[in-house]
Amino acid sequence: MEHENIDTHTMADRARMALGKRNLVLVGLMGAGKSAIGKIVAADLGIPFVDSDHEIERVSRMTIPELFQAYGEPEFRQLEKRVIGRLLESGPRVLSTGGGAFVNAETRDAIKANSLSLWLDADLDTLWERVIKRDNRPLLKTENPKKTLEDLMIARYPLYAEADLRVKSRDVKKDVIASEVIAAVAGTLVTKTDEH
Ligand SMILES: Nc1ncnc2c1ncn2[C@@H]1O[C@H](COP(=O)(O)OP(=O)(O)OP(=O)(O)O)[C@@H](O)[C@H]1O
Ligand SMILES: O=C(O)C1=C[C@@H](O)[C@@H](O)[C@H](O)C1
Ligand SMILES: [Mg+2]
Repeated sequence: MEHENIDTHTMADRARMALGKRNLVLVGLMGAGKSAIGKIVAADLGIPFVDSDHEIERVSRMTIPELFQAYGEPEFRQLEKRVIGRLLESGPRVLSTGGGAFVNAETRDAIKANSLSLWLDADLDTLWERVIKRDNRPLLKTENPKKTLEDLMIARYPLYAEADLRVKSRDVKKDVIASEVIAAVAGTLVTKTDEH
């Protein structure tokens, strides 16, 4: 791949070793880049990529806005919990979650039990610039969506902070963020010398 060099190969090897059979689970707010970055990270690591929002849409044969409209958020969270529970059964993979998944206590516990979780954190203006480009996020269909996004940020950040790792998602090339994610995962590798 064009963006790979010797360094990222070495880092990717270490990251794969650090993961073992575990999944790398990306969490964070809408627009943080979980789907976009997760896909690049999986390709760089040579492991499968899966996105829980896409998987929910595939199994239900409905879009996320349709699911929210027809069944409401609580039902959506139950479906999300079941889908993520199933996706966590095998690994290693990169799993990009929907923005609210890690906020649900049961889903969060399932992720914590057997995965490496990483919070893609971004500031409000970055998130806002990204989410206004598409009309596919039902929770932002309010009178003041930027304020809603800010409220979600305040409410959710303490929970996202429970993730094992954190990488700042900002306005630089996606490959740069993907490399930082891989470096963060590689950094968790415990070597024999470290154990002494
Ligand atoms: N580093 C970046 N630079 C520029 N654009 C980016 C970057 N990261 C993500 N984006 C873009 O921001 C938009 C939102 O990203 P993405 O869909 O991956 O977010 P998400 O975290 O998966 O959100 P959701 O929780 O709604 O699924 C996409 O158009 C994506 O291409
Ligand atoms: O932040 C959220 O709660 C959501 C984020 C999206 O990924 C979707 O899962 C859905 O729009 C809900
Ligand atoms: Mg996504």
